[in-house]
Amino acid sequence: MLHSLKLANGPNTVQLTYDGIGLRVEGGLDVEQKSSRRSLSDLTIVPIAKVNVLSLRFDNDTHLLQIHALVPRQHAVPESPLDLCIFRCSVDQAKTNETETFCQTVMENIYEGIITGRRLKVLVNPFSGQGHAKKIFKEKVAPVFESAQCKVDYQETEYQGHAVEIAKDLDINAYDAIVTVSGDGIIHEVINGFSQRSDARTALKKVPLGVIPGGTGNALSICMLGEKLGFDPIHTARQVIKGKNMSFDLCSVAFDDHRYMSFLSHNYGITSYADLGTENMRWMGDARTIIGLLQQIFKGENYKIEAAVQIVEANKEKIKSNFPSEVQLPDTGNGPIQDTIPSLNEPVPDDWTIIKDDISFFLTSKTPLLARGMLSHPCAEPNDGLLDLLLVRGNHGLFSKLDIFTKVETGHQIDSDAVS
Ligand SMILES: Nc1ncnc2c1ncn2[C@@H]1O[C@H](COP(=O)(O)OP(=O)(O)OP(=O)(O)O)[C@@H](O)[C@H]1O
Repeated sequence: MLHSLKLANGPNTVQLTYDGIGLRVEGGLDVEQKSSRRSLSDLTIVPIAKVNVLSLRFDNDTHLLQIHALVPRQHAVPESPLDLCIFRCSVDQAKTNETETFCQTVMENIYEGIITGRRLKVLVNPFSGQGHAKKIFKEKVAPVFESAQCKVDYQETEYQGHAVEIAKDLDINAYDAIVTVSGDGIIHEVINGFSQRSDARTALKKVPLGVIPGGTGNALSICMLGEKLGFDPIHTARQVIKGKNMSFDLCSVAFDDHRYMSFLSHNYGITSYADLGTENMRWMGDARTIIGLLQQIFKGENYKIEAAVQIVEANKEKIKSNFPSEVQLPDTGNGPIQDTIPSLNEPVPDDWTIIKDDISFFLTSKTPLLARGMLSHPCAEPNDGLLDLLLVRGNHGLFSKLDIFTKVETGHQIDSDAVS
């Protein structure tokens, strides 16, 4: 497909070409750049990838054509920051029909299989991370949503548990996605609010979750987009607009008479005490995780555990070689969530393994990265019906633990003898 449009913008000629892969903007358009230091002269010929074109609009009253797009600050650099640019051009009366058709054709193509103008419920936690979530949304994300003609229903969380209540009562037909501008805590609350509904499964399937990083760790965001882009508000905003839905498993965590749903990791041993022991260091950002881990490793403590585990595969070579899941989770319809494993007061099934030991790490995860630089579960898959368990028993010394710690950045701790 090749569509082109030639216009005169005052004394300047403007040429727009769309080929199904991207839009080429050429000539003397007026350009407005939001929060960018780029010089305007860079923008006389701009190739824009399809995924970065947000909208083309033609106003019949003002005869103004506008193109809203994200333009990489450095072309051909894969993870380059994106700048929001608005290109404007006046259109002669004689060219209005052609311009309208061009806009419509390009819009249909760039949003093929994707909802245009998504209705977004946006939840911002003003206290996330270092307290920048409101600013991130207002300055970086809101203009991108506006450029993509999304309808935003903005709400700030006012207290702990507020997002649970919001998700519990949300009109799931009124929104195309719920977007969190926060850390993983608000995502956790939204999932749990949905999970507590009588139509839990419908709500979880129907309303996708969009994630804008505003916290310290932003684990889900970096697992989806990588360690750099997962911290980039504009890239994640583009994901909310242009991304396709993917499913991920939830885990049911029960204790006493409580039950909640989790989507990341479950810790016991060094990693949990590292987290708890550095609560007062949140101002440090995600560096606190490293400090907490080193503190706990040097303490040299072991932790007692009794765990019953249904092991599907324990051979590390098989796990590494794209181990295919044969786990079939029962589809329990659209109503409330039901557990698929025995509850704590039922006997442990015969084919399960009991781990009764002193351990230093007992760490399960649905996602590969715990935090930036911590590829703890390199083979974890979001929707294979399995949890990956990293287990280090207590009979390994300080050097073994330090060895695991130094390899976790690349995921190579999986090959350490101490790691099961
Ligand atoms: N207005 C508020 N006042 C106090 N606490 C709040 C408010 N809104 C939300 N919270 C609580 O803040 C907790 C942490 O939020 P969030 O995950 O956004 O940030 P974070 O913990 O800094 O991020 P990360 O998980 O990346 O470390 C949430 O679990 C929520 O219960």
